[in-house]
Amino acid sequence: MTTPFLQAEKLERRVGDTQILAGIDLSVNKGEVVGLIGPSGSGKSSLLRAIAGLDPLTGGRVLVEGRTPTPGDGTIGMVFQQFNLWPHLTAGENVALALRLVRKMPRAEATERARAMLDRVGLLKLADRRPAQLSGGQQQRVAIARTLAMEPRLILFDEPTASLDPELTTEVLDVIRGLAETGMTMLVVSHEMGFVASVASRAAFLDHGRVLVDGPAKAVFRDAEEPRLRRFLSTYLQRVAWAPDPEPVPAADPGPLATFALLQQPAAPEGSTMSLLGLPPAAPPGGFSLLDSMGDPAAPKSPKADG
Ligand SMILES: Nc1ncnc2c1ncn2[C@@H]1O[C@H](COP(=O)(O)OP(=O)(O)OP(=O)(O)O)[C@@H](O)[C@H]1O
Repeated sequence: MTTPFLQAEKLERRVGDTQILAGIDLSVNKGEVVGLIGPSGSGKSSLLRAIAGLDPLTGGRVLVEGRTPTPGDGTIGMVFQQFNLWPHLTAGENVALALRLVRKMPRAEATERARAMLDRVGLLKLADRRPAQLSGGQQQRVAIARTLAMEPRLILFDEPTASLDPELTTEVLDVIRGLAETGMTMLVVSHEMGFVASVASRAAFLDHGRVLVDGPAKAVFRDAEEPRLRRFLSTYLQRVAWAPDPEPVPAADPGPLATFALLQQPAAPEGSTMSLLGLPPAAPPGGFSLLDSMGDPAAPKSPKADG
């Protein structure tokens, strides 16, 4: 039997009396895209953060190709809900500075590679714009380009479109869809069930820090036999019931097949405005670890432009 690309074994995380992860096992093969779904507070973000090494575990271990990844070694990239772009730098400079800081890449090489990465997410023409001159979807694509520039072998997406208006969600999901087609191994926490159903090869449903259902994505949505999953999907369908739909949307349990059909509907808009990857906003004196700093909302946001 071949070793899975990613093995999360019996992951436990407890903070005080709160059991955040209650013994999660997850194996992911190379090239798989696994959608993580579940109610708010079920542990989806915590699972990603644990895999990335951002949060300490109180039990279990994470192996990538049989080895414990070292935070900051570039094996794992993460894209967060907030984009955390450096506001005074252009899109190109955001990607290039990351390469210079993390990879110690010479300026010319970093600039060239940044342009190639922006091209990959369809933003080469906007390379000279600053974040404020970009839409939220474009900013998130810059953030994805910045993650891709590090050449991660596994990318974790934590609700990458949750901060975007629905019309901007598609362009970000299309980039992720494109990455899936290139064979990138990815874990995607998303409330976009239609996206998960269509792009993820597998879906795992979390509840109270446990994986209750794990299987081929379409089967998970189509069958939805597990009662909590069924309840979760039913609630989701009620939330999207506002969406333009020639068919009436059942408010209660719609049955498995109807559930799957309705999951093709777009999700309702969510609250805030930003989403992102997590590079460190600044290089602290004495160097830094990429993963240690990723997504730290308390981190300073105004590094000096690279000079
Ligand atoms: N550092 C922490 N200390 C205490 N409790 C925490 C901590 N981090 C997370 N939790 C709790 O752990 C649970 C899981 O949180 P997590 O953010 O992983 O859920 P989630 O499934 O990603 O939710 P959402 O969909 O709302 O983002 C929640 O009850 C949360 O309040």
